[in-house]
Amino acid sequence: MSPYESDPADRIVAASADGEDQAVEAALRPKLLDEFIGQERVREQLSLVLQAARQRGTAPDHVLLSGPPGLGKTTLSMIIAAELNAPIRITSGPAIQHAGDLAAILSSLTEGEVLFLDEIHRMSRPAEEMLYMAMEDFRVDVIVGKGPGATAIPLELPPFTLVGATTRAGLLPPPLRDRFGFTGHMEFYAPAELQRVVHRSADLLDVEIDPAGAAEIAGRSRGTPRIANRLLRRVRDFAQVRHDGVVTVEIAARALDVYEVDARGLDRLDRAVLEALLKLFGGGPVGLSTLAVAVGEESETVEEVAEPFLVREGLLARTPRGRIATAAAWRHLGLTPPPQQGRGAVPAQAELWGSAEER
Ligand SMILES: Nc1ncnc2c1ncn2[C@@H]1O[C@H](COP(=O)(O)OP(=O)(O)OP(=O)(O)O)[C@@H](O)[C@H]1O
Repeated sequence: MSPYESDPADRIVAASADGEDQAVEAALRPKLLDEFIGQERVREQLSLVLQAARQRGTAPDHVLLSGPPGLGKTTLSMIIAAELNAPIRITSGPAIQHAGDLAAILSSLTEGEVLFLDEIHRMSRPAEEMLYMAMEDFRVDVIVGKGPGATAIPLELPPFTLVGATTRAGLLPPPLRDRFGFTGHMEFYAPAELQRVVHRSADLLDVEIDPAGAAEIAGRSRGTPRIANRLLRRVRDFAQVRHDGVVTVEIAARALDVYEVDARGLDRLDRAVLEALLKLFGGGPVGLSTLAVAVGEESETVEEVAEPFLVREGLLARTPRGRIATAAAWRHLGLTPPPQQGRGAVPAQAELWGSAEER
């Protein structure tokens, strides 16, 4: 049976936000740059951009934030506005399907306002072209009428700062990318940084937690603050219902075992994929569609939901001949690799076996 009868986005380790996340995230967001944990390079670069703009008394250059979901792009955009003491307007690429939608937003901006455009790569082409001119000249042409009688009415805009966020920087057309004065690339967080995120959120949620408990949650959070905050909330439930509410390392580990998030942050789907690859196909190589059938999932779910993290963790590799498991994958599931495969019967795999190190 499929380990995921429901939407994979509902996984406890999903990096995108679910309804509950959205409700509590506002309370957990750092408000100023100094409170923002990790991302040292982006933080320092951004701090210079903002400080210089403040000194000059002008709106800073447009900012592009790129990186996987849940790493703090929305949070940073709000921090930019707070640091500039400016209001912020929040919208997203998919919400702007027509140039008119964008014109309406742009024409109502006030001087110095921050416009946060999430998923900017998903904006429609006509809106994108309107944005070019707005970003560069603070001007848009509003088209009135249709066909040969249509006229363009130029509209001056107040200086504003666009903060664009994207999980797919490579999909942005170069003319759009070039109009950003600063691009911040967000990286996955180190376990020690996530541990600080967990401590900070525990304080705000009034949860008593010890350092080892926070480290346990951090280690299972896949480098992502949103997941760390979500796991903390589930651990808090467990600590409260089954114990005295205090989160220790044992409580955190037991709670996350209940939610089937293992010591390395793999969930049921990730493990089902690895187990099939190891136990049914001897570690591969095996084609994606065969692997997907074996776990009772769509190929897309395996490829887009489970594989990116398994590849990032060095547990699985995609090769032209199919998916193969690394030595770390066998170790992670507590299995012994079949000797004939580890000794060079499959050259690509043999190389990987030599290089893959468990963290
Ligand atoms: N550096 C950080 N320090 C503390 N908390 C953080 C940090 N980064 C993110 N968070 C927390 O993680 C959660 C998710 O962050 P945010 O919504 O900003 O991510 P995102 O990158 O915009 O995600 P998406 O792309 O899905 O919109 C928020 O609750 C936020 O408070």
